[in-house]
Amino acid sequence: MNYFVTGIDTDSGKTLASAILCEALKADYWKPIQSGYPRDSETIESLITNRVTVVHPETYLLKTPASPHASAKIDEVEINLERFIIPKTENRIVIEGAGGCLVPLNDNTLIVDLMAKLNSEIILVADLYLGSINHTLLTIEALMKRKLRIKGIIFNGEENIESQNFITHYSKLPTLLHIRKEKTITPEIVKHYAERIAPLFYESTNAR
Ligand SMILES: Nc1ncnc2c1ncn2[C@@H]1O[C@H](COP(=O)(O)OP(=O)(O)OP(=O)(O)O)[C@@H](O)[C@H]1O
Ligand SMILES: C[C@H](N)[C@H](N)CCCCCC(=O)O
Ligand SMILES: [Mg+2]
Repeated sequence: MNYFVTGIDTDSGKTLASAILCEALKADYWKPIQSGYPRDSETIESLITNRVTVVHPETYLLKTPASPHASAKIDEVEINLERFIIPKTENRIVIEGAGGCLVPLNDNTLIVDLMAKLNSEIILVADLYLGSINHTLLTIEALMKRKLRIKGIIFNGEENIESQNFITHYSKLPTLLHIRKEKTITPEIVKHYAERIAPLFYESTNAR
């Protein structure tokens, strides 16, 4: 089973959560569309310490830090859903989206269409700012409307019990992890959270 990491917005902590998942599962990593630098793939390489994870090349590496559809226009390329082929590997892959799930890739295609094509289980990263209940529930509705399988939520940031409780109660989705606001993000921090989340995947690890 591959996992597609999406977020309730850009900068929600998808790359950090992906690093934790790669470390926990010793899974490969793939960022199909990167718009702007630094590349999330490089961040992942700097945060993981296991020797198994392979970081696969981006399908589209766009120069401008903007919505992929706009960034592609600047580079004079058109993003084509047909071109996204899951990298060949025996390992599981953690796939990271770009921005939130309704971010456009071209005039007619959204990130969520890529999720559907890649047939992976979705992991939703929800940071806990004021306004995030609404953004999280809207994201879950958009995923459910398309009948995508959601494994659960990774909360990120300062604890907000009322928000977390309402989101999990209303969506009936499990919490996979809560990443606290950290002073710095280091490989040790990633390892710490990887140890916490790994047991939730033991069953699927053994099934592999
Ligand atoms: N819990 C946290 N504690 C401290 N810093 C954090 C935390 N979560 C994320 N950050 C920082 O916030 C920034 C945005 O996080 P991240 O790059 O993971 O977001 P993203 O969802 O992957 O964004 P994008 O849409 O660009 O891929 C990064 O600099 C990251 O190190
Ligand atoms: C450049 C940024 N860090 C992300 N990779 C792309 C974010 C796209 C957001 C588009 C939007 O929702 O308005
Ligand atoms: Mg990222």
